[in-house]
Parts: sequence; structure tokens; C-alpha cells
Amino acid sequence: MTDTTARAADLLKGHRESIDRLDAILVFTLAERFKHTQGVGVLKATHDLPPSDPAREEKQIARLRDLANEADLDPEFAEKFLNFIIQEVIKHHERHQS
Ligand SMILES: C=C(O[C@@H]1C=C(C(=O)O)C=C[C@H]1O)C(=O)O
Repeated sequence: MTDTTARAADLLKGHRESIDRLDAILVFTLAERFKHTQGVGVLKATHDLPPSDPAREEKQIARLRDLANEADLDPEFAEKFLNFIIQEVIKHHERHQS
């Protein structure tokens, strides 16, 4: 192995270790978010509120797009990602109501 290859292997290892830690943060963050959305689902089911709130979603998407721009993350990707999560939350809320 040349010095350059060894250095590249070291850098790759470092990046992958950071990626693994960040993936763990993502999983714990998502789990925490779903705990709160489950709480919202229970409140909605017991107070006769609809599973989705499009006005709230619109505000969240606008906010997330701003944050993504600030963080140098593709805002289209950020919007798709949030929408994916919200759709899952709405499914949970619909289940609470049935
Ligand atoms: C969690 C809620 O329910 C739904 C899910 C949302 C979310 O995951 O952020 C946002 C709005 C609602 O469509 C809520 O109304 O706050």
C-alpha cells in the first residue's frame, strides 16, 4: 500500500465513523419526533381533530427550506424528506382515529 492509498484509507475510515455517529443521531432524533407526534395523534383523536393540518405543514416546509438554504442543503431534498415523514405521521394519526 502506498502512502497516498494509506492516507486515503484513513480519511475514508474517519468519514465513515462520523457518518455512523450522524446516522445514530438521525435515528434517535426521528424516534423522539415520533414520540411527540404520537402524543399529538392521541390529542387529535380524543378532541375530534383531523389527522392532518395543511396550514401547519405549509409553515414547517417554508421554515425547513429556509434552514436548508442556511445549512447549504438542497431545499428540494429537505422538503421531500419532511413530506415523507409527515405522511407517515398522518398515517399514524389516521390509525388513532379508527
Ligand atoms: C404533528 C401534527 O400532525 C400532522 C403531522 C405534522 C408533522 O409531522 O410535523 C404536521 C402537521 C400535521 O399534518 C400536527 O398537527 O402538529
